[in-house]
Amino acid sequence: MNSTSGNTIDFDSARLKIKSAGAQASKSVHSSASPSVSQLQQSLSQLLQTSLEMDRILGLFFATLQQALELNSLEYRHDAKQLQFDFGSPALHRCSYRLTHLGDFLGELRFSRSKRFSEAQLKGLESLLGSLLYPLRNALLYHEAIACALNDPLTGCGNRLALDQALDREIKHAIRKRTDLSMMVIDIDHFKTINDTYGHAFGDEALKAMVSACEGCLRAVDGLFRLGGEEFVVLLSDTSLVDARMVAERIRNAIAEMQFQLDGQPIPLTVSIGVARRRNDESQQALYERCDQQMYKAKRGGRNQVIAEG
Ligand SMILES: Nc1nc2c(ncn2[C@@H]2O[C@H](COP(=O)(O)OP(=O)(O)OP(=O)(O)O)[C@@H](O)[C@H]2O)c(=O)[nH]1
Repeated sequence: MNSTSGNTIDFDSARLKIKSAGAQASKSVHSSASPSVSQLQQSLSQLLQTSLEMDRILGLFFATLQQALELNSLEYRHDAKQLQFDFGSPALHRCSYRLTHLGDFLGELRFSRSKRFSEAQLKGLESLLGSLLYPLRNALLYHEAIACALNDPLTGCGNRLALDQALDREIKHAIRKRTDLSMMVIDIDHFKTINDTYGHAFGDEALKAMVSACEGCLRAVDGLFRLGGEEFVVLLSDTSLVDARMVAERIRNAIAEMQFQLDGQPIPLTVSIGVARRRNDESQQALYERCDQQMYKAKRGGRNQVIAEG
């Protein structure tokens, strides 16, 4: 066996084959002390029913396979869904499987170990992959449903529900760790005029461009949420008012400088931003309202500006 091998498993056409391979490989795939493939299949069928979370399902699958195959690592990739989970540390000998079911791509799994995989071990592994099929497919569907429920379909950023959840989590974190939590409310200036002048579709493009300009100014841990229309919220954990104001200025500037064009014509796009740092015992709603008030002050002050309040 080479140090790397790749396979495609179409679960639908392979199901019968896998069943019979499972029967043949039902003896131990490792040593007489290890559980047999059918014992592992049995425990997997119970274990993998206990969660719909991708990382939990794959973690349980990896831990179970480790009992029999001395695996060093498992990597899962689904590039189109931007999913990636890694368990253990990669070793020299690898094998990988592209999993499909009824034409749907379910992701790619890469296993590694420091010893070569024997043919019997690969057969056993392939049998056990059959136990992953439905749990993995269900976890992917669950992941998609959650993503739809929490994301704004136009811009891809979190929606109001996602903001509520993140804010709840961040406030608890700030209280526990005694750290600052700052918030920004961002509103595009004269967006109605942009829509009325250039059309709704162009307005949509402006929203998407504005989101990517914002994302370019934020850390991966910062949350950007669309509350509806042209209003957005940014949550900055562990961030003082001074630092939050600096980030807000960076965003304001990035959007004002953005080369946004229609038919080669530059279209000016600016935002007004309100910033606030959470006060002791301040509720989610009170923090948001105070931040929103700062944003309205920025509008009244002439737009394309940042107003911050501690
Ligand atoms: N293209 C597009 N427009 C939207 C969307 N959601 C809301 N809008 C429009 O956003 C505009 C918001 O306008 P207003 O609330 O009057 O605010 P504004 O024109 O930005 O004025 P100021 O906020 O005072 O600077 C309205 O014309 C809405 O129709 C959307 O998803 N796409």
